[in-house]
Amino acid sequence: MTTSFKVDLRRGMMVTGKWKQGRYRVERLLGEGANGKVYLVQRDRSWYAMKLGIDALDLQSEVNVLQSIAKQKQHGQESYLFDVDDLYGPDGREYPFYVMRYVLGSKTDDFLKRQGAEWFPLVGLNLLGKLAKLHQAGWVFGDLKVENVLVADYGHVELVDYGGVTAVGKSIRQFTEIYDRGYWNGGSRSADPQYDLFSFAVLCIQLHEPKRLQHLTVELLPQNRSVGELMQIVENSPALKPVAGWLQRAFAGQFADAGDASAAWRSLMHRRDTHRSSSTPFWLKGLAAASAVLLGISVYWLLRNLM
Ligand SMILES: Nc1ncnc2c1ncn2[C@@H]1O[C@H](COP(=O)(O)OP(=O)(O)OP(=O)(O)O)[C@@H](O)[C@H]1O
Repeated sequence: MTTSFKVDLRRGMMVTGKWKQGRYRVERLLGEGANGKVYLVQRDRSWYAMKLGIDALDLQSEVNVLQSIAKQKQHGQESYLFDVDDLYGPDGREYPFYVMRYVLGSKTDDFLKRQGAEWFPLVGLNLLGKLAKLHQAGWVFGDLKVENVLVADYGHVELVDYGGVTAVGKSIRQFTEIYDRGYWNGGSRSADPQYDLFSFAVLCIQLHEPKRLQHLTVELLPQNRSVGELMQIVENSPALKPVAGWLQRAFAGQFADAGDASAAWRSLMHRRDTHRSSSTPFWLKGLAAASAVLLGISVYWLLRNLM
């Protein structure tokens, strides 16, 4: 893989796809990572996110995954993937790119800090829903982490960075250590739905107890890393205790897939004894937030159809 990626698209620059002639105006850099740079661009007065790749093969495999997911989408649903092409950078070199829906959202931790921890149950449920769709299509997300989950208004969740997505049964293509099942001696790095659910469980800890998790990674020798150590953080965290049983099952690989895990999560949100516990008020607030969102959406559709 090419390691230098110096292409720099400036604000206001117009870029044109080599094959399909799509014309985009560059607004700003949204983010960059190991596989490329993502820019906010405009075409025909609509906003999109354009991912410029370093490696054509890597980018193509992300595109393949997005196309396979798009095939599953119900009729009339807006597609996530908008365009795939190559462009000439300011340096005269050719770069592969794809254009996707622009997600106006924030990283999960930033969203929860701003909107409040009571949104966590709903955001978790929506994230499990996204994973469930991938699992149904035979894919495992692989590199699930706080940075790859963007949360928009009403707790709407979008996964970004499909570079780690792996077909079930293969070896996970890309992962981040603390979210990795192998790192915690909790199982293999082979792609199965339980791999994502393990990372989801670590993500829950990362959202509520980032310092303790970070501390574990520093203090434990590799052979001593274990699910038991992770569960100790959970048991000692008032915010995570209500989901301790669910997290234990996710760590043990006891859910068939994210659909199964999502059903268990949902029933936890509705459990009366969870609401009664004084140490867990955010679960009750989460349920209220979910109801408010549903009510808002229903009123919106009603008004839209009346007008
Ligand atoms: N569709 C999108 N809408 C808005 N922002 C996005 C979108 N896709 C990506 N981003 C932003 O760009 C950043 C980098 O994108 P991405 O994670 O795909 O790059 P990467 O090179 O594959 O990163 P990594 O090193 O984590 O693999 C994301 O963290 C996110 O902030």
